[in-house]
Amino acid sequence: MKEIMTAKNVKLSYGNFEALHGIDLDLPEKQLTALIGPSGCGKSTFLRCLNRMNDDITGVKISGDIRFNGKDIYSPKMDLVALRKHVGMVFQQPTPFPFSVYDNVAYGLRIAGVKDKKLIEQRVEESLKQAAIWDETKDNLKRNAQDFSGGQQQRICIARTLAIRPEVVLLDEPTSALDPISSMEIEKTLMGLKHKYTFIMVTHNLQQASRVADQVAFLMNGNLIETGPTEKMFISPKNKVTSNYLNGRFG
Ligand SMILES: Nc1ncnc2c1ncn2[C@@H]1O[C@H](COP(=O)(O)OP(=O)(O)OP(=O)(O)O)[C@@H](O)[C@H]1O
Repeated sequence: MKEIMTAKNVKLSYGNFEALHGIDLDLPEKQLTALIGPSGCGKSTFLRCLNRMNDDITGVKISGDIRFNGKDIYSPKMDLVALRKHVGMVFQQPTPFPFSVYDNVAYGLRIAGVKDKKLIEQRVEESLKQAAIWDETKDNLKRNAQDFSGGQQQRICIARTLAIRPEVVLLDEPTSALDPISSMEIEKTLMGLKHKYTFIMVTHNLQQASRVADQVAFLMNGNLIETGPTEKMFISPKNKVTSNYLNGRFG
């Protein structure tokens, strides 16, 4: 199994507060890794390190080594626009832009300078299909994306991320703002896409992690306590703390 991203001894401080104390984690290609752990343990902070989304926060200090396809993403030579093209992101709140579904999904391609209308059209259709939102939008491509339901908006956002064909997609609690049916739709979508993309997903929902993840990483107080294949983590974790957390003894 090939690792598409690797993190070694990743530390991050917000001012004087160290939020990550040295995380080592390998992220296998074309698998879904779930980051779980109690509130405030550093899941989102770590996720955002993977496409350098923390860089602009005042007073932030990051050290350690994070590689994407073997390349040090914190190297001064790293092109951030290119990195974020390969390592895309979907947020907790659906965030479609206030324009049409078509223009939302075409957005990244146009920014990247793609002018070929036919190619854009094809890619928009393909991405909406991949994100399992084509049937609900194909007759409404000109409709404002913000006029759809929350779950539909989130799938439009996933399509927008997929349109630029990232290799890795970071998902920060992508279903926590959605109702259970919409959440299941998103889960189904991710399951269907796992063989094509690498997903790294922060989730508070342990059942969701057990349903969709191939690998689970458990963090607590800024440390990675344990990582392993999902079934093993849920059935026979090595660490007592992991077992206590997964069995709801604290949270
Ligand atoms: N911009 C920031 N400035 C200062 N401290 C921050 C900032 N963002 C996060 N923190 C702190 O860093 C720690 C880790 O936060 P983070 O959001 O990564 O945790 P999390 O595990 O994702 O939490 P949750 O599950 O509640 O979203 C917390 O103590 C949080 O208060």
